Amino acid sequence: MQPEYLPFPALLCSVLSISRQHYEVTLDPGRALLSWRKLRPRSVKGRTRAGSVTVPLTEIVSVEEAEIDGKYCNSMKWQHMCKPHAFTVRYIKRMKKHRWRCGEVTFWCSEEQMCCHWLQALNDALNQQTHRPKHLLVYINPYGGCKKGKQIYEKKVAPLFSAAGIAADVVVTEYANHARDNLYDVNLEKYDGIVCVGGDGMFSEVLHGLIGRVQKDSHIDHNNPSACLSRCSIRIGIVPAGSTDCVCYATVGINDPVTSALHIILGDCQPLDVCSIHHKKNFLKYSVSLLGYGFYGDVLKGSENNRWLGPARYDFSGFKTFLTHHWYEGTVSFQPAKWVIGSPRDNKPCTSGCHVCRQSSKQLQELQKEQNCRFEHSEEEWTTIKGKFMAINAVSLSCACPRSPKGLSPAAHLADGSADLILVRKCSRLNFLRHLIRHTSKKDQFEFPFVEVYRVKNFQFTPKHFEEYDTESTDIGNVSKKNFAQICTDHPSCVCSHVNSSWNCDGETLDQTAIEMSDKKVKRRLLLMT
Ligand SMILES: CCCCCCCCCCCCC/C=C/[C@@H](O)[C@H](CO)NC(=O)CCCCCCCCCCCCCCC
Ligand SMILES: Nc1ncnc2c1ncn2[C@@H]1O[C@H](COP(=O)(O)OP(=O)(O)OP(=O)(O)O)[C@@H](O)[C@H]1O
Ligand SMILES: [Ca+2]
Repeated sequence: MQPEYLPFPALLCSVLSISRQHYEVTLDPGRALLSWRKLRPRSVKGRTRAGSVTVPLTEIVSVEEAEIDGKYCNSMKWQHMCKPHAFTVRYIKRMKKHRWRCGEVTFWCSEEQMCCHWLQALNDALNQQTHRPKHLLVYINPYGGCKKGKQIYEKKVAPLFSAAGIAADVVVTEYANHARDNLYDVNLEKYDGIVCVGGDGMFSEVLHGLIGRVQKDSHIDHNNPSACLSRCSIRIGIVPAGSTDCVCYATVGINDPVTSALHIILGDCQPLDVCSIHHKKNFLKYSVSLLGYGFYGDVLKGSENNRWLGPARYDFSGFKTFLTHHWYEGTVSFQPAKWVIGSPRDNKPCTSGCHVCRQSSKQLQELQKEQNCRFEHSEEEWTTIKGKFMAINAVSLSCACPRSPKGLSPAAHLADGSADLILVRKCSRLNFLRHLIRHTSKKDQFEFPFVEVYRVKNFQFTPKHFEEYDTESTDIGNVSKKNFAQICTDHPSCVCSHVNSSWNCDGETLDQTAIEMSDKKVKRRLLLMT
């Protein structure tokens, strides 16, 4: 007999039961969908088809044979059956505000052969999701945020990873920069991705470890500001357990551990801009979220010794910093990012699969190909602005976070190769407060005469007190000026602008104030931005 032609893979449709109700369950590989809908008993005609669920195959977390506990079988009417057959499907349930939950449903089959057929078909569909991680390296920071990193991982994330068949090697960090140092020695080929359970600082540590390791492996000196960093292929996932968690919040749309864990399981991926910061040819740090001088620098500095307050340390320090109301003099110069399509005030936030990012990074690559990486320091127009500033913030992404759901620059793009430079000039306390409060509302925080914002590819900053003398030369005059500056900050009664603030780089304080930032490269990460 001729084998019957079946469009491979065949569409599968059976009547299975979920908690004693009959459902028509359909697996449609062509449209990559699994759906099930309740079968009304004949008597009830024309009722709306309530209770029908459709799940894309890409959002199925796991499929496995349901273990049947003895008592359940005895209670069921399966007694006359030899052994009941059921399989459990876990899938993504989308809740409000980008929150995801893991839904679970168990289908009961009338005979074993059908159960095996379904398991086979669904597992085949899962095995086609090749971009899903199978082996992860997990760094847990027990110290950040509310110091709940370990519980968050063990209670909320590990069960999901094991359900999805992901093997995880877990490292609980014992000291600061443990994760970064560990990444220089670990064998990266073993892993499909690295997960950091912590806040932005933890992500920054893993980022530095990874980029540093990859540059070392490809013999690139990251001290050279115009060096083209080689691309990292491995992805980083974040399980939010910090105080601000702005990288996670700005990419996923919420800082919820289960949502992030589910994104990691599905292997979602989102490229990300990384900026490098140098001081006179010496590499200082990479930044992915906020590089802030003035207000945010002082907020961070004031918060470091109140870590025992947890996330509230920032509000406490923010309040004090706001009252002291310092402003800082200096010179900012930058090169606008010509290739980008959007602008910081176009009210087009970056969304998943953002075409602005794709288009801009394509144009950036063309530009780089033309001038093979020399373009970063071509002498074309630099804009220079001297002045007195409350805050100088360079953000590579929106910096959306629970404190400010839109972020510092709501339309900043995650992977467009540019950063948004926000200059807040000296203003009154009331005006500065109004500007701050706009961060928590839907209103435009740039709508002030003392606020300017530019989309740049790099920028430099030199504080005023550095301009008059070169820190290198040591003749006596400078020493006295430096001491004068020191005296100046010691006497709060003095009226001049306070000497210098410090740079807040992704939540870590930089020890240099004269810096040069350039938007370096696009990196890959595990998380999809929804
Ligand atoms: C009155 C309400 C004013 C609300 C103002 C809300 C502005 C919030 C802006 C959030 C910006 C977050 C940028 C994220 C940077 C991260 O890479 C970094 C590492 O995690 N986090 C911080 O540096 C931590 C930075 C945290 C900054 C918190 C600032 C809190 C300001 C509070 C000012 C209160 C003034 C009240 C006066 C009556
Ligand atoms: N075991 C540890 N002991 C002490 N410090 C650690 C340890 N592990 C990591 N750290 C350091 O703690 C710092 C803060 O961690 P993290 O950023 O995760 O929390 P957070 O600062 O509260 O969150 P956020 O950065 O989102 O505000 C990081 O810079 C990291 O280098
Ligand atoms: Ca950017």
